Amino acid sequence: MTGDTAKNDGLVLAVAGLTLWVAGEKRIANLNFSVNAGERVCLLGASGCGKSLTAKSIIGTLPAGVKISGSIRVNGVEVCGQPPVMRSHAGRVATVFQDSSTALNPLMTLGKQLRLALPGASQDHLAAMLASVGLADIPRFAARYPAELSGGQRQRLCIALAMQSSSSLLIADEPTTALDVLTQQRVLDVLRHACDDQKPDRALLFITHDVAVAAQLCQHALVMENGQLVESASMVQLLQHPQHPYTQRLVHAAKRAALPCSVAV
Ligand SMILES: Nc1ncnc2c1ncn2[C@@H]1O[C@H](COP(=O)(O)OP(=O)(O)OP(=O)(O)O)[C@@H](O)[C@H]1O
Repeated sequence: MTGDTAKNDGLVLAVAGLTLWVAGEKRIANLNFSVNAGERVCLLGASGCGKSLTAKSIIGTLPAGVKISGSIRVNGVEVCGQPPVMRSHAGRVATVFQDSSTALNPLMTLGKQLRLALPGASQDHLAAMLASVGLADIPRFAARYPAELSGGQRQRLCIALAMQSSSSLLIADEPTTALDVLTQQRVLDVLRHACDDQKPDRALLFITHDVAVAAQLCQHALVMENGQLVESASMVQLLQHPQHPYTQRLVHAAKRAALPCSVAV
């Protein structure tokens, strides 16, 4: 099998039998799931259930000492246990993380960082790229440092940069968690636009503990509990007929939290 030309039948991501041990303890047990081209899928679960370890396995950024087994195919290319630099182009993944401040160099102006990230890009290209995430007025932004942007503006800039990757898989790990609800909404709109309009065959794996946020963006849901996949369903099915007891609790709690009819006094 020659990597880039491997047959993938429209599957952008196929995870099979993924198992991880951290410091000798099994943290992820036999995960199996796949994501099709153009699909937006969320990976849901409580804190500590193994969402980020799963994401890092796919991206190739697991910490040293983690033992991994199973198969991870990105665009048909086997990448299990491989850091990004060892992967062929097709096996690489575009990423957006929760903490946008650490994704950017705090000591360099944004203009300089954009020129470094996209050498040779014209002013028009940069302007269009920033406009696509609602950041107009390039001269004003270019002169600023990351700390001089709001969290939402920084996150939208990170998404714009991730969108410059030609990768057909985008993993967004809790990208809206630190944001207020209106800014969350804007970031979700930008992610939807990045997948549906900018590159319709791009697949999204959206990692979150928040069912309500996931329901606004994703068509399919994977639910994890204690390192295991306990449910895989369309988002509609999950919200209307959750099957696993953990999913039922999760959906019930999200429904109760959404604008209660009575207010606690
Ligand atoms: N580098 C590490 N060393 C030791 N244990 C780790 C390490 N990384 C993760 N773990 C453990 O593995 C389990 C899964 O962690 P993971 O970060 O994947 O959870 P998560 O579902 O992403 O949680 P959160 O939503 O809080 O980010 C947790 O029990 C965590 O403590």
